[in-house]
Amino acid sequence: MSSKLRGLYAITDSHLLADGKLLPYVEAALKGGARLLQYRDKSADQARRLREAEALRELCRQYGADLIINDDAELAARLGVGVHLGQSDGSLAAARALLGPKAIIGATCHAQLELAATANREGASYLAFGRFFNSQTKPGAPAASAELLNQARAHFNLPLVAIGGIDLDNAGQLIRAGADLLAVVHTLFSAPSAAEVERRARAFSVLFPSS
Ligand SMILES: Cc1ncc(COP(=O)(O)OP(=O)(O)O)c(N)n1
Ligand SMILES: Cc1ncsc1CCOP(=O)(O)O
Ligand SMILES: [Mg+2]
Repeated sequence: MSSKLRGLYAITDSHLLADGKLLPYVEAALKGGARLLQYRDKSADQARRLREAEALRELCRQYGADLIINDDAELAARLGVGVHLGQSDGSLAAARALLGPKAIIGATCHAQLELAATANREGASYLAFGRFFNSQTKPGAPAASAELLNQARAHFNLPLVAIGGIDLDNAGQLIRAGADLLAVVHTLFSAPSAAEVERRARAFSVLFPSS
């Protein structure tokens, strides 16, 4: 299993990272040890999305992390990076065919092992479960329990991602339950400065002894 698929998985937020914060705050998260970075931008401005994703790809290259595009396999193919697909974001098997065997393709499995079994069969690189706690970013996401990670660990030989309301107080219990990656938006990017983003990213990263 690639060691990049263990540790902190930072996810951008277009509201928290408005006003010129996107690149300095993401760089701080990468300096603090984030191994994966997801560009999550729901806007329809394709030119800006391309420009920002290209800049993030360069930052990820500098810090040895992998860039994942949320929702958009075609943008991922254009940039030669990975993609994260939810249940309404198109076919995982088609994305695998488009991006090739080495690309990182993540799948949202909410709280259902059945969704994980399908994603596993269709060629996912990791399985994402959650939300585990109350999430300000996506309050309506289906709730999952830490026990689900134990069950997923027993069924699937793929890295497991936990997402949803993760902070520095509740992170440890998810790692102990089997999470390989912790996907975090608000706790990281609501920080008041880039220096604080870096401090928080480092505090998450050291929770993973071998990363
Ligand atoms: C790592 C990770 N896990 C889950 C999600 C949620 O994906 P999805 O259900 O498609 O919801 P949106 O993020 O697209 O609103 C994710 N993005 N990343
Ligand atoms: C995209 C997504 N899917 C389930 S919860 C979530 C948001 C995670 O953000 P936060 O870390 O701020 O709760
Ligand atoms: Mg989606």
